[in-house]
Amino acid sequence: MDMKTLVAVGIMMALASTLSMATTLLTRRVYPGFGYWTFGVLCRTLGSLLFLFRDQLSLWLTIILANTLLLADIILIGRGVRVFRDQHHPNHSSIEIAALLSFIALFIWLTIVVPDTKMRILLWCVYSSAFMSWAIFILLTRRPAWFGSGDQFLALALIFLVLATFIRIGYTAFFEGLLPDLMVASGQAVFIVINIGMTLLIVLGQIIMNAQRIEYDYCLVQQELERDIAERKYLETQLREETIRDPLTGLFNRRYLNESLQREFSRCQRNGGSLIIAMLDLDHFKRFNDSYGHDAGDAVLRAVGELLQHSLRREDIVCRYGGEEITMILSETTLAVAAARLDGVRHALTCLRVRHQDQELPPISASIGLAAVESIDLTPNTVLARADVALYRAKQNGRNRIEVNATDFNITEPSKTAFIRLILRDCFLSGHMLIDHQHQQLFDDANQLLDLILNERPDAAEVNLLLDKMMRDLIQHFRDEEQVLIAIGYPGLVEHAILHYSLINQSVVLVEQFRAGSLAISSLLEFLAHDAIVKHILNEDRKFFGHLQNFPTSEKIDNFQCQ
Ligand SMILES: Nc1nc2c(ncn2[C@@H]2O[C@H](COP(=O)(O)OP(=O)(O)OP(=O)(O)O)[C@@H](O)[C@H]2O)c(=O)[nH]1
Repeated sequence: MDMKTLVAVGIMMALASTLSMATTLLTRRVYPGFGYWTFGVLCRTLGSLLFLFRDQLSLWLTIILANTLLLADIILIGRGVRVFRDQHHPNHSSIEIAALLSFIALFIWLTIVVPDTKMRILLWCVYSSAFMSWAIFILLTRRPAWFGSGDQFLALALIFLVLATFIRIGYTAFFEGLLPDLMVASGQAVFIVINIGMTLLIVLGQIIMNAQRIEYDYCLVQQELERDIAERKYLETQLREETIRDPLTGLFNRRYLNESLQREFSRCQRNGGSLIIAMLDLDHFKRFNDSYGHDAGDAVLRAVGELLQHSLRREDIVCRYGGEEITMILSETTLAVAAARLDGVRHALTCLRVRHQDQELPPISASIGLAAVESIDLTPNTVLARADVALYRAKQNGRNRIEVNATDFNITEPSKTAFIRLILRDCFLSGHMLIDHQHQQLFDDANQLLDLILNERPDAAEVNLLLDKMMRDLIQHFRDEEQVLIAIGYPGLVEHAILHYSLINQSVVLVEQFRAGSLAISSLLEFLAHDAIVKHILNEDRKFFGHLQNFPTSEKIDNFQCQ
């Protein structure tokens, strides 16, 4: 390919590059500096075009102006990089103008006064490589946050071009003279091809740089938006919390109570579930306030709020109804179980020691009234009123106690039996006479203890007697059950016996704690009835029920009926 054809190909490529840059400039979002790059590639196209008319037009146009335009392209690439990176200073423009003017002057000298092609090539190489090196330096050393493959791509293209220019300097200065004229032209043609190819890569790098910066800014905006949304959500939650929380105790406020009560009441009526309302009022709180001051009273209210939040289940709703009165909504439980649990809370309140201004305040107590939503309740307020009646009765009967609304209490009697029947449904029966009989015995014990707790004034001696009986029955049952398991060769016997041992140990410790006054009876009952009996049968005993099926019935009865 001769020189003219090469230049023509170069012009086509430069033209395509100019068009893609100009389209990007006009139709896309571009950053400062992109305009210089577009103008630069236009200079390159015009310069190359002038080369093409070397034989038709004057030397001023085809050599001096053409080379000035090509150098202007290199200078504009550098300026674009600096502006794009916000690294351009006014004195840089002076350097550029001085360089361009000196280049023009020297080129005129080497074209018109002392024509010297070799010197012109060398001059162009020196000026262009200097400006390209400057651009590479900026590209690789001042890395902004959006630095990416586009920057590296442009830097690599320029590095390649600088290296090619250095080789061209060596070639033009030292080897060209040794070669015949035809080969000299071919050698220079190789450098022109490299220049043409690099133009495309440079333009590609510039477009990628711009696109990556857009993407980076888009991510920033998106992050900003996400932060805004998260902040707004947080503020909304805060605002919501403020509107539903009591600032002193951190408990829910009366407004939330009204909302929740209505919601839970409707849910309960729709699904037929259970719903218990409890009203708690601190005893003689006025006297407390009068003796120790309002601030001390506040400290007590805060401590009570904290204790309640930690003592009840997550799904229970605890609200400050007003003053020192607290209302609780307990769902999915029976009146009997709720009463036992709240009795534990009442006991815990009597053990609560509050410090205020380095002084321990005297013990506090609370009265609690309880009512369950029943079919007679047409609105949430009726059940609330019945809980209030129960609370009033607790106050009347001497305070520091729990009262269950009388109507509800009668209604809940069958539910206590249901609790027992539920555990002993057919699918939970082992089929072994002795084991089933003893399980029934343990449930009866637990039930009797529950009845005693719910009694208005449980007799301590009676509770202790029942506890002794319950412990005896539990130990005897575990012993007998282990004998049965030995007889049937149950493979999990050892693990099962270890569980028995651990349950007995824990029960003994808890009974002792209860007798020493450091554990509420409700907590003890919860362990004995739930952990040691119900949970143990459902989770552990049922594992050997299948083995009992293969054991002859006569043997089952004969072996153990006399024990
Ligand atoms: N410190 C403090 N006291 C409060 C607050 N709200 C109400 N109280 C006080 O709580 C006391 C309630 O007193 P009463 O309703 O007469 O009842 P009591 O003294 O607790 O007596 P009984 O309820 O009959 O056992 C009043 O002295 C109120 O001033 C509060 O936010 N902080």
